[in-house]
Amino acid sequence: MANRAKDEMYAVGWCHADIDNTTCKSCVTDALRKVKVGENIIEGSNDLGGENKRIIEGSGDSGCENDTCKTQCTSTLVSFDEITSNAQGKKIALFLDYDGTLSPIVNNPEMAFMSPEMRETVRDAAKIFPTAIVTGRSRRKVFEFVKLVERYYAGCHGLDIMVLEVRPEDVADKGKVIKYLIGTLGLNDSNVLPIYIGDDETDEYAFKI
Ligand SMILES: O=P(O)(O)OC[C@H]1O[C@H](O[C@H]2O[C@H](CO)[C@@H](O)[C@H](O)[C@H]2O)[C@H](O)[C@@H](O)[C@@H]1O
Repeated sequence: MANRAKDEMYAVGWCHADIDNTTCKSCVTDALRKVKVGENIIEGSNDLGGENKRIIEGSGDSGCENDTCKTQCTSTLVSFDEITSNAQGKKIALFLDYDGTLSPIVNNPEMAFMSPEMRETVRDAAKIFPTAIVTGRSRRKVFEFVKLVERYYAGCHGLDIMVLEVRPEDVADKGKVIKYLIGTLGLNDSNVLPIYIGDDETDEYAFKI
C-alpha cells in the first residue's frame, strides 16, 4: 500500500456488493463514505491478509455500472450541455472546493496533493475566469497545496485566484461565502454565470446559492 501513488483512489474491502474493479473512482469514494470503516470495508488499510479480501480500485472513469454512478454521471453530462448553453454570451465566475474536487480524497489530510494536470487546469481557468477556491481548510494549507502564486487577470475584473477559508463553525454554509463573494466582487449580474464545483455535503449550500 505504501508504494501506491499518493493520488490513487482505492479501497480495500472484502465481498462488498456495491463495488468491483470496474467501479469508477467517484463511486469508490462514495462507497467509502457510506460504509463504516471496520464494518465490511477498510479505507487505506495496509492489512491485505485474509482470503476473502481483495483490493478494489476505482479504475474506470467510464463504463462504471454502479447505479449511483449511472444516475450521477448521466445527469452531470446532461447538465454539462445545459451549462454550456446557459453560458453563451455570459461571463463565468468559477468557485472551486479543494478536497475531493481539486485533490483526491486520501487518508492523510497532509497528503491531499493536487496533480500537476489539475494545477495547470486551474491556472488556465483562472486566466479566463474570476476563480476562487472555497475550502474548509486553512488558507495557508491550501496555498501550500495549490502553489499558484502568479497574478491572473480575468476579464475586466483583474482578480487574483482567491482562497477563501470557511471556519469550522460555518462549514455547513459555504452558501454564505458564495453570496458574499458574488456581492463584493460585483458578480451579482444577469450577465454572470457562477459555476461552483464541489464534492460533498458542505458544497450543497453553495450549489443552492
Ligand atoms: O472544503 P474542502 O476543501 O472540501 O475541505 C473539507 C475538509 O477537507 C479535508 O478533509 C477531507 O479530505 C481529507 C484528505 O483527502 C480526508 O482525509 C478527509 O476524510 C476529508 O474529510 C480537511 O482535512 C478538513 O480540514 C477540511 O475541513
